[in-house]
Amino acid sequence: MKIAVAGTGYVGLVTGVCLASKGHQVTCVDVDEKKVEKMKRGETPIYEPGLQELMAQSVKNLSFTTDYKEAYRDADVIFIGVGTPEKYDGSANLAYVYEVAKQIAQNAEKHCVVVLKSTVPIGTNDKIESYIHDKQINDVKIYVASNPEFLSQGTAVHDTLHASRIVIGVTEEYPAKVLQKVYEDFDAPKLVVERRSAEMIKYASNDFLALKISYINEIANLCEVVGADIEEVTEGMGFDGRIGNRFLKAGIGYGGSCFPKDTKALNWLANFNDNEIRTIRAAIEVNENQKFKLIKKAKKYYHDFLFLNVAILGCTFKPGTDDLREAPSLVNVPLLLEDGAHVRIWDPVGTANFKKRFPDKIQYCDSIEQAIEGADICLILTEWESVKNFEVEKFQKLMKCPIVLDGRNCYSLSAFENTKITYDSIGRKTINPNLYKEN
Ligand SMILES: NC(=O)C1=CN([C@@H]2O[C@H](COP(=O)(O)OP(=O)(O)OC[C@H]3O[C@@H](n4cnc5c(N)ncnc54)[C@H](O)[C@@H]3O)[C@@H](O)[C@H]2O)C=CC1
Ligand SMILES: O=C(O)[C@H]1O[C@H](OP(=O)(O)OP(=O)(O)OC[C@H]2O[C@@H](n3ccc(=O)[nH]c3=O)[C@H](O)[C@@H]2O)[C@H](O)[C@@H](O)[C@@H]1O
Repeated sequence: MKIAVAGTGYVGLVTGVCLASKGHQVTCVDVDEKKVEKMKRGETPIYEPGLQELMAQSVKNLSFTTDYKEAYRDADVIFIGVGTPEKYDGSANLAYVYEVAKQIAQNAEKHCVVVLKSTVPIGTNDKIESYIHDKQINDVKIYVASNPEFLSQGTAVHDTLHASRIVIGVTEEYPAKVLQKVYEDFDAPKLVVERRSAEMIKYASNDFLALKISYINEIANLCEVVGADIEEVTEGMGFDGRIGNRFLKAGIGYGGSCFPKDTKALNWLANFNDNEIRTIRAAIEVNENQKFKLIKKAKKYYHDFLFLNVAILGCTFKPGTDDLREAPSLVNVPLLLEDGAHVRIWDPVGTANFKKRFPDKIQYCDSIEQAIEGADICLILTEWESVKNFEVEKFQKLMKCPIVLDGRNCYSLSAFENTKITYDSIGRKTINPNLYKEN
């Protein structure tokens, strides 16, 4: 099938490449000329394991362009995968989606199915359909279907090729048939539902996961107060199949491009409809506080951060991605800098993006050893494998004052038991709590 994909971010590009790998003729469209030039050279503009290789393997079925007119003119299916970022009031900004809808309406010369993959508030597909029908120039039938995306960054290619489910939201039979055909070689359960249900499935899924994380973070905070161990608690909970053992990792809160914005968007939508979604509001509030957890912990050891050497391990919102969107590092590092700390950061792939936002004042390091050498305190913000596999004795050997605040519970407590390292993590007892406290 001839497919166009609008937007070559995590969702658009991965979708385009995976569809091409299954034999479809795919044109990926983006407004960003630099990105398009890069992709034409065979390079991916984002870091996503396996993407570069699959792109190379599927090159004969793939093209990249900024020329949307040509791409939308005779496509059978047009996927929309542009961003729907958060607006100041928490609602979703649909400007990019409408822009693509307008471009399609003005250029489609043949019957086609427009597929909304971007995460959009319930009812948006209906509005986009009316908008396209109002604005279209040629006498062709343009259908609109919802097909929300569930991939996670860092495993995007795998998640697309082996999706947990493919949700197809339609109001008519034809677009459902077309999408079944598009996905016929994808090994995943396919679910055809009402369009508004499809839109709600996306928000309800993301927000449930966010709620699960905030819930477990609150339990972890309480564990610290009452002397229980969150890792043992979640292990025990996870045996119950009704709870499940995934997404129960306590830490310094969820980040990323979606959980924060999708929780706020659903909360906004509820309020807009004179409704309340109190659980999600609580999840948002808990998460915002949780991001500052390590700074609060640091105050147990130092009165202030003036002239302190602070080592930061990990700045991306999770491992396996170079994405910084809503990462805890973005709120913690400015606070440390404001308080006069000398900040050193190590991250295997995220520092280039971090540098764009914070070009000076921070020392960027090539190794964990370099970041922690001479440090007065170390904050672990992302659980990269190389952090988890780091020999903990080196904290003692290299740091001026070996206080390790672990926001992602990378190590077992026993690893620190016979050391002179203060190890303070989330929802667990602190090892050597009193060795280095300021008077
Ligand atoms: N990032 C993720 O893991 C997931 C994202 N989503 C949703 O998918 C949507 C896209 O997210 P990302 O891929 O992260 O966004 P992104 O910000 O990485 O990429 C969006 C791309 O669209 C391009 N663009 C903007 N206007 C355009 C236009 N008129 N024509 C063509 N391209 C245009 C931008 O230049 C950019 O390259 C959002 O609604 C998001 O909520 C859903 C599931 C997973
Ligand atoms: O709509 C989206 O964009 C996507 O959002 C998330 O994917 P992603 O943001 O890539 O990353 P996750 O692995 O879900 O992690 C999100 C955040 O939650 C945190 N997290 C995750 C799991 C956990 O147990 N604890 C926890 O704190 C991570 O550290 C990270 O900051 C969902 O997992 C995807 O299904 C969804 O498609």
